[in-house]
Amino acid sequence: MIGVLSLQGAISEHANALNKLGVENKPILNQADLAGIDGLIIPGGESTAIKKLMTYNQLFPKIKELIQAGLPTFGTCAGMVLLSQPESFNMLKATVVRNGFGRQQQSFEESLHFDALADPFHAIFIRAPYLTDVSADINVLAKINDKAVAVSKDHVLATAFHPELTDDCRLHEYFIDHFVH
Ligand SMILES: NC(=O)CC[C@H](N)C(=O)O
Repeated sequence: MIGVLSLQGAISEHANALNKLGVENKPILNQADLAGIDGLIIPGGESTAIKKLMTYNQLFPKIKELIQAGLPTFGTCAGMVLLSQPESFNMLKATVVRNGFGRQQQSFEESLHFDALADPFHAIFIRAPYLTDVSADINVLAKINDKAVAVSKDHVLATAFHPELTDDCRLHEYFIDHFVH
């Protein structure tokens, strides 16, 4: 059972991707929803808003504890921001540059190579962050120039782009197969 943090942002699109893969999922809106999940998706949206809502719903400390204790977690865009920020989940030792590629109008799409995928992944970037000064214990899975846009570390996977906005479920599948199971 995968929990999809459902406070703000691209929520239903992640649930759709999981449904397509036949992976059971449920929305996470409060602490009780966290019971029995084997993995968590933190969607893209606006990281400051998501963090405020997590705090308001008394989810923030509980989710932080679960992620730090090993809950497999996939963060996309704002989710990558929250996984990286020292003041948020502090799971990725790197400098996160929010809106690193510019504002909404500078949104772009790019085909990215992943060693784990046979064909490139068509990635949609919307006010996307990137990581730099990435610590040696982080696997950089995809880069644009010297900017890390997909990374993993232990049980955490993060992309600066929105894999849930295309029909391509391969990164969700990768998360389920390599991080959750
Ligand atoms: N599409 C997104 O998730 C954008 C993330 C946003 N720029 C933030 O920092 O929260």
